Amino acid sequence: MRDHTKEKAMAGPRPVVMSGPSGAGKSTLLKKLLKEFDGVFGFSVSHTTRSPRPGEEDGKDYHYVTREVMQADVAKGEFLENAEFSGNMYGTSKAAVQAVQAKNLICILDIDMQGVKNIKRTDLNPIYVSIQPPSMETLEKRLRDRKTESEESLQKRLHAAKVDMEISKEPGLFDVLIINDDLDLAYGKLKDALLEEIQKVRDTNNS
Ligand SMILES: Nc1nc2c(ncn2[C@@H]2O[C@H](COP(=O)(O)OP(=O)(O)O)[C@@H](O)[C@H]2O)c(=O)[nH]1
Ligand SMILES: Nc1ncnc2c1ncn2[C@@H]1O[C@H](COP(=O)(O)OP(=O)(O)O)[C@@H](O)[C@H]1O
Repeated sequence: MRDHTKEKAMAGPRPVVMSGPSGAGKSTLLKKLLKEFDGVFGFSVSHTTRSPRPGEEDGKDYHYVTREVMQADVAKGEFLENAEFSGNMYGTSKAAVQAVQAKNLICILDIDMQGVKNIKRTDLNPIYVSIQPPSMETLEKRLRDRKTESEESLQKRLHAAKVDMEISKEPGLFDVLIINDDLDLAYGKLKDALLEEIQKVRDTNNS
């Protein structure tokens, strides 16, 4: 029998899933990575029903859609995975991942814990990275200082964070666990974890 998992994995670089509680620093870390390694990584732009925050761009940070549109597209089978988080729908479309992989880039997915569990059932075969805050107190402070959430949204995120931090301890769920205390140290650890894949892309794209 042919080994399709291997075939897929050999088709291009392995994607990277970044997960962890809201406020742990996923966006901050992945934006640094995309900036430093331009032409190596590409971001999988998710769909969401939440409103854009100031500074966020449609088609860059997310595709902002209504629940009706998103539900219809999910029903049509256009999504690799989707989840409900803090009262909104989020999902990775197949097209979002294909757009990055078509350029032979390492596709980065920023997804929640439900997304991680659902991606495990696909043949994407990514490297799973968990970004965790040093403590609940630090997480709450960072989320408050970010000033993007209402009190209600903040409380929902803190509740989801507690659940996320518990589930993250499950052995084998993640390949890499990074505690984002000092940003530069955390970023260094992330780069170390991805160095082999980065080198592969550079070798392939330069040859
Ligand atoms: N399952 C899934 N989760 C997603 C997706 N896009 C974003 N998320 C997650 O949804 C959560 C909320 O994201 P967001 O509203 O941007 O808030 P933030 O994490 O506080 O910056 C985070 O845990 C994201 O990782 C997606 O396509 N699928
Ligand atoms: N190591 C760090 N030290 C201090 N503040 C941080 C650190 N990492 C991220 N932050 C800040 O914490 C907030 C949450 O980070 P963000 O990247 O938005 O998290 P996430 O994408 O996981 O929700 C942001 O305001 C960000 O600037």
